[in-house]
Amino acid sequence: MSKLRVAVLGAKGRIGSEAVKAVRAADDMELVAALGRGDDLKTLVESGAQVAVELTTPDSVMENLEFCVTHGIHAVVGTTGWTEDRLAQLNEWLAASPETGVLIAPNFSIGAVLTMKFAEAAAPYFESVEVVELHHPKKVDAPSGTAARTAQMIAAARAKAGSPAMPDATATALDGARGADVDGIPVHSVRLRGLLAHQEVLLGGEGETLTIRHDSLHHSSFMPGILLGSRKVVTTPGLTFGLEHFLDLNG
Ligand SMILES: NC(=O)C1=CN([C@@H]2O[C@H](COP(=O)(O)OP(=O)(O)OC[C@H]3O[C@@H](n4cnc5c(N)ncnc54)[C@H](OP(=O)(O)O)[C@@H]3O)[C@@H](O)[C@H]2O)C=CC1
Ligand SMILES: O=C(O)C1=N[C@H](C(=O)O)C[C@H](O)C1
Repeated sequence: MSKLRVAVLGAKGRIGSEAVKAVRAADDMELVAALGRGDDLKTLVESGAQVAVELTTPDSVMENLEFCVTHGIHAVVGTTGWTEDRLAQLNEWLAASPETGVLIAPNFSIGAVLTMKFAEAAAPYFESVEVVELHHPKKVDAPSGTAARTAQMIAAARAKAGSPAMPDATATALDGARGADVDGIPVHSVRLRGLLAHQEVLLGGEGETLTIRHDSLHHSSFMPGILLGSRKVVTTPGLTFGLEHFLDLNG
């Protein structure tokens, strides 16, 4: 059986360098290109890449994806910074290249995906929900893509259940004291030397709290998700948002 031809964009970065190692170590994959900033995207075509694993920066990801999609190269994207406008643009490119698949995964680790699903399931049963994400201080964006997605899923679950507004008597506050508002859910970002990628979802009801916590302690935590995404995206045209769609979570 021929091996899946995979390229990594952002190959010298914290997660990209780990992805290079993981693809090299996968028996069913061949690493055909490992590109850094300034490298020529034509290398993707020349190397015959079937899948590009995009792990760069929010300022680079759109240009890279435009190239991949218009050249029929499937993409597995971990880079953050997704807005409605960006997703609409990506969908336009995909509409013109209907056989191409793109997976955007706010988080590739199974524990983080489960945290999001557990939080979504629990949210309607509690009056209050807040998200705290904690990361290494070199992270360029806040809140994390994972926290933003978690808050969106919580908000949607609460809206579907008809949950009332969360109790909060704050009348005065310093700017930022209540965190960022993501679809009505407070999201707090901590940047601390020594950390990698962590998240807590705090839920509170009358006389009880529930805390769902996930810790990525090494970038290896993201690799099974990247490899799974690469295998599945080649037979999944269009945009898939969230690794959970490639997992059998009921099974
Ligand atoms: N979904 C997930 O599970 C995870 C997602 N991430 C996300 O992945 C992204 C990268 O994170 P991290 O590795 O920590 O960041 P780094 O800054 O360590 O790595 C990014 C790398 O991409 C390079 N780069 C920038 N632009 C381009 C380009 N046009 N082509 C090729 N390479 C480019 C950078 O080069 P230079 O240094 O020269 O700018 C750098 O080497 C972030 O958005 C982060 O949030 C991270 C971990 C897990
Ligand atoms: O920059 C990181 O490190 C991470 N970024 C992603 C995010 O913003 O959610 C995933 C994970 O939290 C690590």
